[in-house]
Amino acid sequence: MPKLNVLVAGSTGYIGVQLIKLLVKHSNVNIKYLCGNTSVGKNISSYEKSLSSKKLPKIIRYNKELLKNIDLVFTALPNGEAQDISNDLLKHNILIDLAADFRLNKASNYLKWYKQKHRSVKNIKKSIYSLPEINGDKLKKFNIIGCPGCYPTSILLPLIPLVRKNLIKTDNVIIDSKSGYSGAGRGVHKKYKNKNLYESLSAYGVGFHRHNSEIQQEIENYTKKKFSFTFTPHLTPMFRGILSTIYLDLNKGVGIKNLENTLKSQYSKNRFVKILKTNSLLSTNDVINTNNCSIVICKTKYKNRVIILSVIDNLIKGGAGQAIQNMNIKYGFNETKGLI
Ligand SMILES: NC(=O)C1=CN([C@@H]2O[C@H](COP(=O)(O)OP(=O)(O)OC[C@H]3O[C@@H](n4cnc5c(N)ncnc54)[C@H](OP(=O)(O)O)[C@@H]3O)[C@@H](O)[C@H]2O)C=CC1
Ligand SMILES: CC(=O)N[C@@H](CCC(=O)OP(=O)(O)O)C(=O)O
Repeated sequence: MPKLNVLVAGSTGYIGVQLIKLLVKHSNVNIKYLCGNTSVGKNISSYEKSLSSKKLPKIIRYNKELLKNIDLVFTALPNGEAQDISNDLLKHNILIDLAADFRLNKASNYLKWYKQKHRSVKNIKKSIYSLPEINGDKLKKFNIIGCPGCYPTSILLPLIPLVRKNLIKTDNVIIDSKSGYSGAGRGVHKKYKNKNLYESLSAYGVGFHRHNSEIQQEIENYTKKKFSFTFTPHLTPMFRGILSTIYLDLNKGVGIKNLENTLKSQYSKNRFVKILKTNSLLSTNDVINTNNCSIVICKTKYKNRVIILSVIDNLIKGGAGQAIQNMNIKYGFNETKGLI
């Protein structure tokens, strides 16, 4: 089978580099072009030493002529940029976006939460938000694939099966998430230079983080009723990983076993989502450098209240790995290819 010719836009970012590190091991992929902005003319090995033994192209600036020679574009760019690229796509091109350009299905929501007018409204309808374990079976028909945000990945994987079965109360869910600082991209040191990044824990985006919009959209897609929740992200003094802690009240007559059985049966055929024994202890360290999401349901002193813990690596399951998982599904490769 001929290899897919791939262009990676945003190749020097934390996500771009992680993507390349995974793609070089994927036997169906030929990395044809690496694109960047301030890095044009450099070698990717100056951003990631471990890639110096690989034969990779020099970093160039994206232009639409490149699309003639490639099958697939990965965009790991600041929000907004993939919209312009989507307007250049040729019939044979597939776009997998790791930013938020094709996550929200209403342009008005994009404007509200991202404070920019969407520049490719016509392509929103032609795109799919793909969380592979939940709706990956639908993505084959689409040429533009929006990958979920890192926090929403850790939150939606445990919650969607439970709301779909009407097992939990959806009027006051509390979600508290902690992320490694790589979540903020290479500019993190400049952005937080007064925050003592390595020695402190900071809450941010309190009440209004932009991932609220994505979580709301996707949960309501499955409940068909209002989902009220409070989401607070935190920046932690570690490089990578996300731990989300979700506080839930159970619907009448529902026990912790119902929740556990529902999650186990939902993910029984999925290699990457692991439902651990009730009350197990969980750490981001358990999933770092993997495409896994590990989930635990914990009892509390109240019979009808549980706490769910969910961990992922933001750069892999929350980013590059999930994008490759979507590529594997789209092209009919084994879903785990290049990821285990
Ligand atoms: N970090 C994470 O955990 C996750 C990030 N994402 C999303 O992925 C995207 C990339 O994130 P991340 O890797 O962290 O970001 P970084 O800031 O680390 O990297 C940004 C990349 O975009 C390139 N770039 C910046 N501006 C432009 C421009 N105007 N035109 C072309 N290229 C440009 C940079 O190139 P150069 O170096 O050449 O200037 C660099 O390669 C973001 O949308 C982010 O929201 C998604 C999931 C998780
Ligand atoms: C720690 C940190 O700053 N995290 C980022 C979220 C990760 C990210 O950049 O974005 P997406 O998952 O939306 O693509 C933030 O809160 O803006």
